[in-house]
Amino acid sequence: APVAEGRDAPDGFVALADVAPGIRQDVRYATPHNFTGDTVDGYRAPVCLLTREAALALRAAHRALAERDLGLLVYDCYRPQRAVDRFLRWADDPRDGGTRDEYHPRVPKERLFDEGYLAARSGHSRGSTVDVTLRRASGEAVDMGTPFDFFDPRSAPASRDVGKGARAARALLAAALTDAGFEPVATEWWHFTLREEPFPDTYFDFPVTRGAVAGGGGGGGGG
Ligand SMILES: C[C@@H](N)C(=O)N[C@H](C)C(=O)O
Ligand SMILES: [Zn+2]
Repeated sequence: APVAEGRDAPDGFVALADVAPGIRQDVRYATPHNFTGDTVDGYRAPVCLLTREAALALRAAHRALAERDLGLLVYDCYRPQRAVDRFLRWADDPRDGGTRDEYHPRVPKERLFDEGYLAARSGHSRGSTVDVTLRRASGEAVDMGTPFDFFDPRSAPASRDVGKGARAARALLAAALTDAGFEPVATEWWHFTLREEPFPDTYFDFPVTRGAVAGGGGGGGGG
């Protein structure tokens, strides 16, 4: 599958904040608050970029959840291939880096790719995959039993090893996203890919910046 180089997003990508300003954004890989312990290559701004189709589908899910006084909070959207390559180097580096307790206490980092928690060719690089959770009207994230990017069997959407409330919240998130056209994965409750994605075979590598998309939008908080 080709990796498309370039400085800017191709036509067809949008800033989620321009399409759905009510969806909150906490783009962790643009900060040190993620499993690598460092800001990740290619994330130059904490903004969510997606294909227009994925952004519109996400907006539909967010609007449907509003009937329950809930909304969405995204943790990751389009991910440049260079960020994925950074994850690969991180997993290959025997040094611990101090994030194991918080993110993968039971699964050693060298197993994270083989066990499906990380992907060498990620749907995120195709621009129609999101890491997302539920949030209350106050903005507070809903308890899903495990945190975002907790690489562990308990993060499987179907895990029986989390409380009843978290299981219900995972089911609600999955139903909202599935109804809007996304597909879940078996390993991570937060990860969804648009079923009819516009770039199914292309892995992009333009950096995440505020100016990457036409119109240049993409403000962080998305209030
Ligand atoms: C790293 C995690 N947030 C994620 O997205 N994992 C999947 C498997 C991926 O890397 O595509
Ligand atoms: Zn993901």
